[in-house]
Amino acid sequence: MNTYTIASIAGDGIGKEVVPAAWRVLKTLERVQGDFELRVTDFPWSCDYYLEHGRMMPEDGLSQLEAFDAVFLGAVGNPSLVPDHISLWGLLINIRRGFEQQINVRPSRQFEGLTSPLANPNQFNLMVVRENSEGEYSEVGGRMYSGEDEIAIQNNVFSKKAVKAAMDYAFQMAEARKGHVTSATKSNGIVFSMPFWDEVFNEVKERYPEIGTKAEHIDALAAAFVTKPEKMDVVVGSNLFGDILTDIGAALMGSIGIAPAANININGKYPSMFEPVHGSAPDIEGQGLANPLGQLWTAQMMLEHLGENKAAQTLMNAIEHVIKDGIVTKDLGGNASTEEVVKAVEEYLTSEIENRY
Ligand SMILES: NC(=O)c1ccc[n+]([C@@H]2O[C@H](COP(=O)([O-])OP(=O)(O)OC[C@H]3O[C@@H](n4cnc5c(N)ncnc54)[C@H](O)[C@@H]3O)[C@@H](O)[C@H]2O)c1
Ligand SMILES: O=C(O)C[C@@H](O)C(=O)O
Ligand SMILES: [K+]
Ligand SMILES: [Mn+2]
Repeated sequence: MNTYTIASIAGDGIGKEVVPAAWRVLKTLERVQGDFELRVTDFPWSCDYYLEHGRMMPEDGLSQLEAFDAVFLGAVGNPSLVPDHISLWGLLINIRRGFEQQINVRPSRQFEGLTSPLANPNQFNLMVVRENSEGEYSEVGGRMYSGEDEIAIQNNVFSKKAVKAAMDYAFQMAEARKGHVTSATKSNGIVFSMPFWDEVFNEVKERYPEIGTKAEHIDALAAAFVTKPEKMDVVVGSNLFGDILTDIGAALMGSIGIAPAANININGKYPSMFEPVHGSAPDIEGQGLANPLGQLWTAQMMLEHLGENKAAQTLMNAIEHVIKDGIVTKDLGGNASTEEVVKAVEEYLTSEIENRY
């Protein structure tokens, strides 16, 4: 029996609905498969925790998480209680940075049974590799003066090491896929960091002569995601460009409620973190409307990362199956509740075991 320890942080809003939903499915999958175990420890870190303790997580929070095999997180943010930049930086970004999760991997693909907003989705299947540790998300800058004279300065930070790491990750991923990497740039308008980004891309691509490449300005690339996503294989982008492209990728699939993400620690020093692309969705919180498939697909990426490939494949089959059967939430045009989707996934998993014996 392979056992893994998982730190589970449901967080805020629908995180508190989709994380327990995913755990029910994971526990069913564990039972059905019978050869692996996930030992869960829950952490209540969230905006509610902030109101009580004045911090999103305890001071020693990272050291509490460090020994786990992975972190499984829902969503962070309750803007009615805590400003978004405080909640995001106090928990999600704190873990991404503290655990050197330099890469954020976010797939997007067409599903049979889901209506994409595109007239011709052409079986698109792409991966965005988002630089996850620096870029436009910097703590360098400040504000001065007040009133009409007030100014705000935010510096971007691009290090050769982090840019290279993201690009290498993208090229290695492309080697196992369709063999193409698109670089999201903006070196016409952003005169220091983006020409630097292009130079590093040109340097890295020399080491992967069999991989096709294209550098495309982010504005044109955003349009290309909508007009010809099927041309994309692996796309590498800075923290902000990757953030924006992956909401587009999510929308192309049919809803942000389905999109998964993996924050990968590539140096093996700390655990990686798995959390869907979507946020806490305060507008639908507590109504049973939250789509659990993003959190479930995220769980599938976690299983793959842990090396439980069979369980990961079974879970992906289950997700595809319920989508094909039309058992989906409102955001995907269906009328199933969170609970009904979870039940359908669990039924598929238990029927799997009946088929086996
Ligand atoms: N990684 C994260 O934890 C993360 C990501 C994005 C936003 N946030 C935070 O979440 C809060 C809300 O942000 P937002 O509204 O910009 O983004 P959001 O992703 O929470 O919601 C955007 C829209 O998508 C819908 N949606 C999102 N997930 C869904 C799901 N699983 N099922 C059905 N519909 C879903 C919402 O109802 C909303 O209409 C803010 O506090 C923000 O900072 C956190
Ligand atoms: O900006 C962020 O990274 C938070 C959220 O929007 C995400 O995509 O994870
Ligand atoms: K999330
Ligand atoms: Mn985002």
